[in-house]
Amino acid sequence: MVPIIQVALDLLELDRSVEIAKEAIAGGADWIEIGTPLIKSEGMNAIRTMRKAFSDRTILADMKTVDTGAMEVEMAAKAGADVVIVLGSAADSTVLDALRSAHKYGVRLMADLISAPDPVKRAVELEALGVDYVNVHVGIDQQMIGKDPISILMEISEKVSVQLAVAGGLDAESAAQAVRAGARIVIVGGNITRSDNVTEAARKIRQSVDSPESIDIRNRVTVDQEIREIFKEVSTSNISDAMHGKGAMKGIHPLVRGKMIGTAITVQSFAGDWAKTVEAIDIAKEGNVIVIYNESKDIACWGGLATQSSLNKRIAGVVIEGAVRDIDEVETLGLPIYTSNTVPNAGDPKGFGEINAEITCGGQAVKPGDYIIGDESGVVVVPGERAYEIARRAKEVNKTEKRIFDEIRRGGTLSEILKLKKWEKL
Ligand SMILES: O=C(CO)[C@H](O)[C@H](O)COP(=O)(O)O
Repeated sequence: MVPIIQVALDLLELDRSVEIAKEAIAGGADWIEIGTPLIKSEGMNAIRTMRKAFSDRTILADMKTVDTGAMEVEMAAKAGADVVIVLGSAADSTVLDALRSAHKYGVRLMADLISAPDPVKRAVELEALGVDYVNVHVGIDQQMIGKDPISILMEISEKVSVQLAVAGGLDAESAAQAVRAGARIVIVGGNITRSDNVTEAARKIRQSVDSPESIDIRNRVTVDQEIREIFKEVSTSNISDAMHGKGAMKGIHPLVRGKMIGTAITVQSFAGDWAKTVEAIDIAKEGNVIVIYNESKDIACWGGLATQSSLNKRIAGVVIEGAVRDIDEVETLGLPIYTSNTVPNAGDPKGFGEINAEITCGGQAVKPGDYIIGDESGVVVVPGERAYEIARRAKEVNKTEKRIFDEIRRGGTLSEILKLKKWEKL
């Protein structure tokens, strides 16, 4: 059986969703899912509009119903949905009444296992209750902390014969894995809808689900490698957005330009005392960023000799709240340096201060091991314990922006596209 590609429209704007659905269909998407955010933003009108725009397509309403199953199925069915999604973790009585309503109004019911405490057990129960499809789904927030649906799908497909859908950050590679693991319906949201070329993105998924054996599955890299790879692709602005505006250093600007990504070695030092700043180079390892707080912005604690030493140790860059000198030299050496000031004069190596204590630099708390990213806009600090999540969220911000850029290029303005007036706080 040819696998079905279901494009999930998780946007807030209906007109953009219609356009994206058209582009996805042109690339080979089969079914159209009206995502929960779109339903919450536009109500049943979203379903009616999609029904009119795509009369020959299967339309799914991701109601994520958790109670009053019959009523919500009836609403979606009357608005034009062919399949209605209920939460798999809803009570059996909700699922059963949703099913009665689905039979009455001639629609199919998909149960979504998102956040189910024991998805394998629940899949078996949902099959026995009589749902038409079970969706093995890892939600967007769970994806951001590293969960993915493929391993759960493998387990479930051995235990049930109900038709399985799968969702959760799927791309061409994981879509192929999903088909190999027994999925009949492959649900893709962000990797199609937020692409700057929706049709091409859908085409890639089409190719991979149609010939899953031909897709190479890459070996997993370490979490640190994955974080660094993502930070390479995104900007400090994307990262700051992913942190809801937090994380940006104040008063720290690029001196020697170049993208910088690394984990922090911290230095607390006193006016012009450059002993600890230079000793930190010996402690640092390849891929570290040395982050220095120096008490004075008028006496340099860093210069050309320290920069050459850092290059020998393959350090990723330096951030200094304080001052740097030997600017002609450090510019030629090319190690990325971000700082608050430049001066010609240096202090002396007295040895006060501390290496690898928690410091404040550019107004941000920095601990050893935090990720430090610098680019033309400045420097952001990402706490080590949230780095994977922030990286993944920054990638989503980046994807969304690329798509919006593309829409602006076609004409229109940012406020028109995002309907800013509609979303102003009342
Ligand atoms: O229902 C959803 C979130 O709750 C999404 O529609 C589903 O996860 C597919 O989107 P993505 O591919 O971006 O994960």
